[in-house]
Amino acid sequence: MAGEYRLLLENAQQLVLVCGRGEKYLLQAGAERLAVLRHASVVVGRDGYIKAVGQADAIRNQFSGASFERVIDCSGKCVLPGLVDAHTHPVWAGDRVHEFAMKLAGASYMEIHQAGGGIHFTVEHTQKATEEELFSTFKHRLERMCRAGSTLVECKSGYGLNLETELKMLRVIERAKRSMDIGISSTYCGAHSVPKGRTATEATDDIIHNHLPKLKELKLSGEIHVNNIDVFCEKGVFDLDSTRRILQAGKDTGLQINFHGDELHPMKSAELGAELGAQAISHLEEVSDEGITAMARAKCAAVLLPTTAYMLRLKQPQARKMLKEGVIVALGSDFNPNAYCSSMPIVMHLACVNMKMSMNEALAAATINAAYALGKSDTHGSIENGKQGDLIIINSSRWEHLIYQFGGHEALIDYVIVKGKIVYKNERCGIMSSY
Ligand SMILES: N=CN[C@@H](CCC(=O)O)C(=O)O
Ligand SMILES: [Zn+2]
Repeated sequence: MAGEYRLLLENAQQLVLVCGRGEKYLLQAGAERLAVLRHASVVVGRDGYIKAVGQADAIRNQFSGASFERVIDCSGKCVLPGLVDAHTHPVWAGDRVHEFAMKLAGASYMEIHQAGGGIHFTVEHTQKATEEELFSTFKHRLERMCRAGSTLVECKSGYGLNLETELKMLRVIERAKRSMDIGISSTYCGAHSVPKGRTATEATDDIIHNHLPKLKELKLSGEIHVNNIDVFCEKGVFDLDSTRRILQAGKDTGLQINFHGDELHPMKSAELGAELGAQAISHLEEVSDEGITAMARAKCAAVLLPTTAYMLRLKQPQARKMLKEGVIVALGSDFNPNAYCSSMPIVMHLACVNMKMSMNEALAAATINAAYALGKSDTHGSIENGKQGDLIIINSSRWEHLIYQFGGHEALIDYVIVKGKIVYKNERCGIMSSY
């Protein structure tokens, strides 16, 4: 085949497609049969989309007359889809290392929150920060995620709470969406906490009558385009009724529902999300049996966050039960000032060890299912013809090393590629990272 292409990754020892038949998500049985080709190649076109996937010999013949901007010999290495991080809070000022010490000494997450720390502490600092300061730290965090293999990341607002600061955060996210290679799905999370001096009902009314109409206006003018709406549905934060009102209003404005539920107390968030047609619900440490059944039936993804349960010493989400009952299980890093982890390989490792997921299930959860949780599995989350050319190359002949080598991703990941373009190259491979 003649023609000009952007990239050829040639002769990978393992080319981990994840799935190869246009699946939108993988349930337990599908994840266990993860699609992997041996001695295989992948071609990305100049538009950034995958043009061919197959055995190295067949691709070599098929593209014998073609030219490529870049060819990478992947002999002895593995190629995987770029990882998808389905839950992060990456825009903020003011870290909370002092609170980590308090938690280690026995204070609970909610004790710190109710004493005015936690999210409130970060809100105070984020309100004072300039847009430029927020963008600069956010950019570095995204680069760090990218170096750990993430090519599509969900990014929330939620440390503003007032309209002015929520919009400041969303503008910062929008700027990264437009100027950086990494993919971003943005989430309005103005209901992350009840602002000091207000009741939850007052905050709910403000969101519905002021924040959401403003987001709609900014979308129409092309200034900010938000994808998802989130609420922290939790005892002492937003109760089920306020959560329902906010999520329904968000859905009516065209946003996908993707919210925090059943984390510290059983709230019946899963049941509510299934009823409202939520695309995903995160946390779910305290989900009920009925909630699990309802999520499976509604095809509402469970975004499990192993770093949070680990950090806060919570009970682990019941990943095994969810998988058995037919829930679409996805993973997220939950990167935030409470759980400072930006590495999906570490998240997969924790999911395997603490939540008893298999490595195949963890990879499906961090690729195709995480993409589904963001409504993007048509274009992301697997290596298939027509999908975006988001790929990682690891310096190992078996892909499982990415999970097995706990915290070893910096040494393992050779390249991170978005739309066929190299966005990170390990110094070990010859030149400095392009970031
Ligand atoms: N639980 C609510 N939100 C975040 C934590 C945010 C924070 O503590 O700053 C979470 O998902 O873990
Ligand atoms: Zn969160």
